[in-house]
Amino acid sequence: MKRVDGKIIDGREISRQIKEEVKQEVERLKSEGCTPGLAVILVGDDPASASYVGSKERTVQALGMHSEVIRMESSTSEGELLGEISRLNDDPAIHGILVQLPLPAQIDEQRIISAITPEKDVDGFHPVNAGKLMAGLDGFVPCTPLGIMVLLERSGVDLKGKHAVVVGRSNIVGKPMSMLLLQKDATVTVCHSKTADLPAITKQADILVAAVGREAMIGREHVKEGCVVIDVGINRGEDGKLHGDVDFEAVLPVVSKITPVPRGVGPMTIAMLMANTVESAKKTCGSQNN
Ligand SMILES: Nc1nc(=O)c2c([nH]1)NC[C@@H]1CN(c3ccc(C(=O)N[C@@H](CCC(=O)O)C(=O)O)cc3)C=[N+]21
Repeated sequence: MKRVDGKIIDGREISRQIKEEVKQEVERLKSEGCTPGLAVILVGDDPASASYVGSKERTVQALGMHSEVIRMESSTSEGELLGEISRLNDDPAIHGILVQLPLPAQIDEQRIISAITPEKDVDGFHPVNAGKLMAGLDGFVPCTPLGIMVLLERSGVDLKGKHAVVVGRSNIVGKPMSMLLLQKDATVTVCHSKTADLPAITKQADILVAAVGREAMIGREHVKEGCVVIDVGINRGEDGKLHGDVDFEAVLPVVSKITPVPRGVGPMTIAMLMANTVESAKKTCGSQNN
């Protein structure tokens, strides 16, 4: 049991550390008259989205930051949402703006993301921030891949010269993840739904990041002995429980480290959102009188 325990990367514990560090920063900033503020916009009443937004709101408050949650009806027009974003872009008390995804079908996600000022885009989804990441310039990095980098670092995983395989090519996880791994001198392969012979490639991985969105997609046949497995999946099973993209029990005996679901990557996403919001506040508070 002990040996198995040592393999599990405790995302909840590492997220607690990050949040504690962020809290100290918030206290310091507040003593200088600057309260970091995060605005979260939720359109519609999807229960999973509502629950994530609730947990973001509680975390913001627990860290002593200013929280604004805007709940809009599922029939909200693109224009109405753009109006709300424009107001928040101009609000000096708000340093981060997050529009909870996915959005209802009548709203163009890319247009909404592009309307958020890049300086307040703490999700790191704006094309300017995506471009900065690719160019190696300072900007906001998407919270999930950023949280994974912190998990790897704090678990003592060295990436230099290692083969990292990312399964999934989304703008939110797969693509930014591959850039961050590349920055740390890993050799990076990105796989996706059209990849031929997935197991042949994932079996070469020293570090395997699974971000496909399909329960237990990654099994014993996909991993080599000693691999570090990062499970980004958040699939709600028929049992009502959260399941990862990895068949945890099947790969556990062969991996050297693995993140569980829940209590792996998920809590880190929220912690990094807080960290990004405080970074944003640090940059702008001095130049504004709020
Ligand atoms: N603009 C935007 N930014 C996001 O960052 C964003 C989003 N939209 N849409 C939805 C996804 C999903 N997401 C999660 C955050 C935390 C957990 C998390 O804390 N999960 C817990 C369990 C939570 C539970 O039990 O439901 C865990 O894995 O231990 C999960 C998922 C952020 N997202």
